[in-house]
Amino acid sequence: MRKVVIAGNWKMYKNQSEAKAFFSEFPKHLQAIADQQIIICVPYTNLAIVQTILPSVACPSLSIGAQNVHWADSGAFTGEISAPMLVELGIKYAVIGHSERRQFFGETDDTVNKRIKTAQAHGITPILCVGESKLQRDNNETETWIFSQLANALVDVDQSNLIIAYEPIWAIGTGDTCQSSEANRVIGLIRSKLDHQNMTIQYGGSVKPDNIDEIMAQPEIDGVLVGGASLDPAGFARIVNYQP
Ligand SMILES: O=C[C@H](O)COP(=O)(O)O
Repeated sequence: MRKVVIAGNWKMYKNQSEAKAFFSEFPKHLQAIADQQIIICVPYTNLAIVQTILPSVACPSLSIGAQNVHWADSGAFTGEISAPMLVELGIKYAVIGHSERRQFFGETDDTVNKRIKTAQAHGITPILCVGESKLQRDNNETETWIFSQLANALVDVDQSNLIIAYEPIWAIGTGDTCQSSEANRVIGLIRSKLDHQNMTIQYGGSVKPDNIDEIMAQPEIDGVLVGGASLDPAGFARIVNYQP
């Protein structure tokens, strides 16, 4: 049985007061949650405060996640955050290998692999992001590229404690959603490369309240990783409340 996971990634948006306002508003828009897990990956400065208010947020299936985790437990790594620091706060999920980390901060398949293994060793479930650029898609390199990202990222990784997000880079923040049937096809191909067939595989890239129902109706898609549309409490609640 594959678990449905609806995740938000706030990226570098919302200070503490904005985060508190979001979590005060968000539950008001939720309908009865079936069995979907909800995760919101907030900026580091919000992790502690949001964990503190979480028990008062009327949404038991909601967890808070981080947007990265370093492979060392501590050390001279300016600007990074360690797994033990996240564990101390009770964080159970972390995005790893987002295309913005790969594009702007030199993240490689090797560092992604190291971060995944360390997160897992500390009981944190990684949300591994993979996806092709527009140029790679136009050159018919989508499958080759994603298979290569997967093969490198998954070396010695426990596939029973992992979520994968397929995020075509050209669809991120552009409003140019990948056709849901195409996302379904690529996610099916990703699944064919996995040892663990019940892994949750999400789609990410311009997911909105008005396209979530069609996306979640696809048989291979087990959830979504939402950027911009996760910043609005009513809009993100509509995504959580998808109607397949
Ligand atoms: O992590 C989320 C993805 O980058 C998608 O972002 P977006 O929903 O703003 O396109």
